[in-house]
Amino acid sequence: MALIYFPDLRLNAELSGPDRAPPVVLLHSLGTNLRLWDGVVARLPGHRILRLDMRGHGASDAPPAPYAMGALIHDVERVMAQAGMREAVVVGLSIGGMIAQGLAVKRLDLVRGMVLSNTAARIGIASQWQARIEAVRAGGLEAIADATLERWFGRGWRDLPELPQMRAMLLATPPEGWMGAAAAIAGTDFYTPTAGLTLPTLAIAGTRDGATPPDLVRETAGLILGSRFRLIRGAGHLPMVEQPDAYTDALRDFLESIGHV
Ligand SMILES: O=C(O)CCC(=O)CC(=O)O
Repeated sequence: MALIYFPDLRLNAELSGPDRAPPVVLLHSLGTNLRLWDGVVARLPGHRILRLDMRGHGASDAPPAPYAMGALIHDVERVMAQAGMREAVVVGLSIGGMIAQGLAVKRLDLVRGMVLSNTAARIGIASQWQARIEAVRAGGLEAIADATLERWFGRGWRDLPELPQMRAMLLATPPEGWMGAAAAIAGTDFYTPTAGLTLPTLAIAGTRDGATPPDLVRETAGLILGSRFRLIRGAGHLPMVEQPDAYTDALRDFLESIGHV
Protein backbone atom coordinates (compact mmCIF):
# COMPACT_ATOMS: atom_id res chain seq x y z
CA MET A 1 0.00 0.00 0.00
CA ALA A 2 1.09 3.55 -0.51
CA LEU A 3 -1.14 6.48 -1.41
CA ILE A 4 -4.80 5.46 -1.31
CA TYR A 5 -7.08 7.61 -3.45
CA PHE A 6 -10.47 8.42 -1.93
CA PRO A 7 -12.88 10.83 -3.65
CA ASP A 8 -12.09 13.65 -1.20
CA LEU A 9 -8.42 13.04 -0.31
CA ARG A 10 -5.39 10.76 -0.53
CA LEU A 11 -4.13 8.95 2.56
CA ASN A 12 -0.72 7.37 2.85
CA ALA A 13 -0.59 3.92 4.46
CA GLU A 14 1.88 1.07 4.85
CA LEU A 15 1.27 -2.62 5.42
CA SER A 16 3.91 -5.00 6.71
CA GLY A 17 4.17 -8.52 8.09
CA PRO A 18 2.73 -11.85 6.97
CA ASP A 19 -0.64 -11.71 5.15
CA ARG A 20 -2.61 -13.87 7.55
CA ALA A 21 -0.95 -12.85 10.80
CA PRO A 22 -3.03 -11.20 13.57
CA PRO A 23 -3.75 -7.61 12.53
CA VAL A 24 -2.48 -4.52 14.35
CA VAL A 25 -3.19 -0.90 13.42
CA LEU A 26 -0.84 1.89 14.52
CA LEU A 27 -2.12 5.48 14.79
CA HIS A 28 0.41 8.25 15.41
CA SER A 29 0.13 11.52 17.34
CA LEU A 30 -0.23 15.20 16.48
CA GLY A 31 2.77 16.61 14.60
CA THR A 32 4.35 13.23 13.81
CA ASN A 33 3.79 10.61 11.09
CA LEU A 34 3.78 6.86 10.52
CA ARG A 35 7.60 6.68 10.73
CA LEU A 36 7.15 7.10 14.49
CA TRP A 37 6.41 3.38 14.58
CA ASP A 38 9.52 2.14 12.74
CA GLY A 39 11.05 0.70 15.93
CA VAL A 40 7.84 -1.14 16.87
CA VAL A 41 7.29 -2.57 13.39
CA ALA A 42 10.86 -3.90 13.33
CA ARG A 43 10.30 -5.59 16.70
CA LEU A 44 6.93 -7.19 15.86
CA PRO A 45 7.67 -9.23 12.72
CA GLY A 46 4.94 -11.79 13.44
CA HIS A 47 1.97 -9.42 13.06
CA ARG A 48 0.22 -7.92 10.04
CA ILE A 49 0.70 -4.22 10.72
CA LEU A 50 -1.18 -1.36 9.10
CA ARG A 51 -0.06 2.18 9.80
CA LEU A 52 -1.21 5.37 8.19
CA ASP A 53 -0.41 9.04 8.04
CA MET A 54 -3.33 10.92 9.58
CA ARG A 55 -4.81 13.51 7.21
CA GLY A 56 -2.69 16.64 7.31
CA HIS A 57 0.41 14.65 8.31
CA GLY A 58 3.26 12.80 6.61
CA ALA A 59 2.55 12.00 2.96
CA SER A 60 -1.26 12.18 3.29
CA ASP A 61 -3.10 15.16 1.88
CA ALA A 62 -3.62 18.19 4.12
CA PRO A 63 -7.10 19.57 3.46
CA PRO A 64 -7.98 22.93 5.01
CA ALA A 65 -8.38 23.02 8.80
CA PRO A 66 -10.32 22.38 10.99
CA TYR A 67 -10.82 18.60 10.99
CA ALA A 68 -13.63 16.83 12.82
CA MET A 69 -12.73 13.85 15.01
CA GLY A 70 -15.41 11.93 13.09
CA ALA A 71 -13.49 12.49 9.84
CA LEU A 72 -10.28 11.16 11.38
CA ILE A 73 -12.14 8.07 12.61
CA HIS A 74 -13.71 7.56 9.18
CA ASP A 75 -10.26 7.78 7.57
CA VAL A 76 -9.06 4.82 9.66
CA GLU A 77 -12.27 2.92 8.93
CA ARG A 78 -11.84 3.27 5.18
CA VAL A 79 -8.11 2.52 5.15
CA MET A 80 -8.81 -0.65 7.16
CA ALA A 81 -11.50 -1.57 4.61
CA GLN A 82 -8.98 -1.12 1.78
CA ALA A 83 -6.56 -3.36 3.64
CA GLY A 84 -9.30 -5.94 4.28
CA MET A 85 -8.62 -5.68 7.99
CA ARG A 86 -11.03 -6.27 10.89
CA GLU A 87 -10.74 -7.40 14.51
CA ALA A 88 -7.42 -5.63 14.83
CA VAL A 89 -5.65 -4.48 17.94
CA VAL A 90 -5.61 -0.72 17.45
CA VAL A 91 -2.67 1.06 19.04
CA GLY A 92 -3.18 4.81 19.21
CA LEU A 93 -0.80 7.45 20.49
CA SER A 94 -2.34 10.62 21.92
CA ILE A 95 -4.75 11.88 19.22
CA GLY A 96 -4.29 8.41 17.71
CA GLY A 97 -5.63 7.00 20.98
CA MET A 98 -8.64 9.29 20.79
CA ILE A 99 -9.27 8.00 17.26
CA ALA A 100 -8.96 4.42 18.58
CA GLN A 101 -11.60 5.11 21.26
CA GLY A 102 -13.95 6.66 18.69
CA LEU A 103 -13.41 3.76 16.28
CA ALA A 104 -14.17 1.19 19.01
CA VAL A 105 -17.39 3.02 19.88
CA LYS A 106 -18.45 3.24 16.24
CA ARG A 107 -17.11 -0.02 14.78
CA LEU A 108 -16.41 -2.60 17.46
CA ASP A 109 -16.20 -5.20 14.65
CA LEU A 110 -12.94 -3.56 13.57
CA VAL A 111 -11.37 -3.40 17.03
CA ARG A 112 -10.50 -6.58 18.93
CA GLY A 113 -8.50 -4.66 21.52
CA MET A 114 -7.03 -1.22 22.14
CA VAL A 115 -3.72 0.11 23.30
CA LEU A 116 -4.29 3.66 24.51
CA SER A 117 -0.86 5.13 24.59
CA ASN A 118 -0.20 8.52 26.20
CA THR A 119 -3.75 9.58 25.58
CA ALA A 120 -7.05 10.33 27.26
CA ALA A 121 -10.76 10.70 26.66
CA ARG A 122 -10.18 14.46 26.63
CA ILE A 123 -6.82 16.19 26.20
CA GLY A 124 -6.28 19.78 27.32
CA ILE A 125 -8.86 22.53 27.17
CA ALA A 126 -10.29 24.24 24.10
CA SER A 127 -8.83 27.69 24.86
CA GLN A 128 -5.34 26.25 25.21
CA TRP A 129 -5.62 24.50 21.84
CA GLN A 130 -7.03 27.65 20.27
CA ALA A 131 -4.01 29.65 21.48
CA ARG A 132 -1.63 27.05 19.98
CA ILE A 133 -3.58 27.06 16.71
CA GLU A 134 -3.30 30.87 16.53
CA ALA A 135 0.43 30.64 17.19
CA VAL A 136 0.87 28.13 14.36
CA ARG A 137 -1.28 30.20 12.02
CA ALA A 138 0.93 33.23 12.70
CA GLY A 139 4.35 31.62 12.86
CA GLY A 140 4.20 28.06 11.59
CA LEU A 141 5.28 24.99 13.58
CA GLU A 142 8.51 26.73 14.59
CA ALA A 143 6.42 29.00 16.84
CA ILE A 144 5.39 26.10 19.10
CA ALA A 145 8.29 23.68 18.56
CA ASP A 146 10.33 24.28 21.74
CA ALA A 147 7.32 24.27 24.07
CA THR A 148 5.93 21.15 22.39
CA LEU A 149 9.21 19.24 22.60
CA GLU A 150 9.51 20.15 26.27
CA ARG A 151 6.00 18.83 26.94
CA TRP A 152 6.82 15.66 24.99
CA PHE A 153 10.13 14.85 26.64
CA GLY A 154 10.21 16.66 30.01
CA ARG A 155 13.22 18.02 31.84
CA GLY A 156 16.51 17.58 29.96
CA TRP A 157 14.70 17.45 26.61
CA ARG A 158 17.40 19.46 24.82
CA ASP A 159 19.95 16.68 25.45
CA LEU A 160 17.89 13.75 24.21
CA PRO A 161 19.45 11.79 21.33
CA GLU A 162 16.03 11.55 19.63
CA LEU A 163 15.54 15.32 19.67
CA PRO A 164 16.85 16.27 16.18
CA GLN A 165 14.79 13.53 14.52
CA MET A 166 11.62 14.44 16.41
CA ARG A 167 12.03 18.17 15.90
CA ALA A 168 12.45 17.53 12.16
CA MET A 169 9.31 15.37 12.12
CA LEU A 170 7.32 18.04 13.95
CA LEU A 171 8.56 20.84 11.67
CA ALA A 172 7.82 18.74 8.56
CA THR A 173 4.12 18.63 9.50
CA PRO A 174 2.06 20.93 7.27
CA PRO A 175 0.74 23.79 9.47
CA GLU A 176 -2.74 23.27 8.01
CA GLY A 177 -2.61 19.62 9.05
CA TRP A 178 -1.41 20.41 12.56
CA MET A 179 -4.10 23.08 13.01
CA GLY A 180 -6.77 20.79 11.60
CA ALA A 181 -5.94 17.90 13.93
CA ALA A 182 -5.45 20.20 16.95
CA ALA A 183 -8.99 21.49 16.37
CA ALA A 184 -10.22 17.87 16.39
CA ILE A 185 -8.58 17.31 19.80
CA ALA A 186 -10.04 20.56 21.13
CA GLY A 187 -13.53 19.47 20.11
CA THR A 188 -13.36 15.95 21.54
CA ASP A 189 -14.66 14.69 24.86
CA PHE A 190 -15.02 10.91 24.85
CA TYR A 191 -15.61 10.43 28.61
CA THR A 192 -19.16 9.13 28.20
CA PRO A 193 -18.73 6.92 25.10
CA THR A 194 -15.42 5.50 26.32
CA ALA A 195 -16.97 4.64 29.68
CA GLY A 196 -19.39 2.40 27.78
CA LEU A 197 -16.61 0.32 26.19
CA THR A 198 -15.81 -3.20 27.34
CA LEU A 199 -12.97 -4.61 25.26
CA PRO A 200 -9.44 -5.68 26.11
CA THR A 201 -7.50 -2.48 26.71
CA LEU A 202 -4.00 -1.60 27.74
CA ALA A 203 -3.19 2.00 28.65
CA ILE A 204 0.44 3.14 28.54
CA ALA A 205 1.91 6.28 30.10
CA GLY A 206 5.38 7.75 30.49
CA THR A 207 6.61 9.28 33.75
CA ARG A 208 8.10 12.30 31.91
CA ASP A 209 5.11 13.01 29.68
CA GLY A 210 3.94 16.61 30.14
CA ALA A 211 1.38 16.47 27.29
CA THR A 212 -0.65 13.54 28.67
CA PRO A 213 0.67 12.91 32.20
CA PRO A 214 0.28 9.46 33.81
CA ASP A 215 -2.66 10.50 36.02
CA LEU A 216 -4.64 11.64 32.98
CA VAL A 217 -3.97 8.37 31.14
CA ARG A 218 -4.82 6.35 34.26
CA GLU A 219 -8.11 8.21 34.61
CA THR A 220 -9.14 7.22 31.08
CA ALA A 221 -8.02 3.63 31.61
CA GLY A 222 -10.24 3.62 34.71
CA LEU A 223 -13.29 4.29 32.54
CA ILE A 224 -12.91 0.96 30.75
CA LEU A 225 -13.86 -2.12 32.73
CA GLY A 226 -10.97 -4.57 33.06
CA SER A 227 -8.39 -2.34 31.39
CA ARG A 228 -4.72 -2.57 32.32
CA PHE A 229 -2.28 0.25 32.93
CA ARG A 230 1.47 0.25 32.29
CA LEU A 231 3.83 3.04 33.28
CA ILE A 232 7.12 3.32 31.41
CA ARG A 233 9.66 4.95 33.69
CA GLY A 234 11.84 7.66 32.17
CA ALA A 235 9.75 7.90 28.99
CA GLY A 236 7.83 10.95 27.82
CA HIS A 237 5.05 11.40 25.27
CA LEU A 238 6.65 9.25 22.55
CA PRO A 239 7.76 6.07 24.38
CA MET A 240 7.91 4.02 21.15
CA VAL A 241 10.79 6.26 20.04
CA GLU A 242 12.39 6.88 23.43
CA GLN A 243 12.24 3.28 24.70
CA PRO A 244 11.26 1.02 21.79
CA ASP A 245 12.23 -2.20 23.61
CA ALA A 246 10.18 -1.45 26.74
CA TYR A 247 7.30 -0.18 24.63
CA THR A 248 7.22 -3.21 22.33
CA ASP A 249 7.55 -5.56 25.32
CA ALA A 250 4.42 -3.97 26.83
CA LEU A 251 2.63 -4.33 23.51
CA ARG A 252 3.74 -7.94 23.03
CA ASP A 253 2.66 -8.90 26.59
CA PHE A 254 -0.76 -7.43 25.89
CA LEU A 255 -1.11 -9.17 22.50
CA GLU A 256 -0.12 -12.49 24.08
CA SER A 257 -2.49 -12.00 27.02
CA ILE A 258 -5.47 -11.74 24.69
CA GLY A 259 -4.28 -14.49 22.35
CA HIS A 260 -3.67 -12.09 19.46
CA VAL A 261 -0.53 -13.88 18.31
O1 LIG B 1 1.76 18.70 21.17
C1 LIG B 1 1.53 18.64 22.38
O2 LIG B 1 2.23 19.10 23.26
C2 LIG B 1 0.36 17.91 22.89
C3 LIG B 1 -0.01 16.94 21.89
C4 LIG B 1 -1.14 16.15 22.30
O3 LIG B 1 -1.48 16.09 23.44
C5 LIG B 1 -1.81 15.44 21.25
C6 LIG B 1 -0.96 14.52 20.46
O4 LIG B 1 0.23 14.36 20.73
O5 LIG B 1 -1.51 13.88 19.55
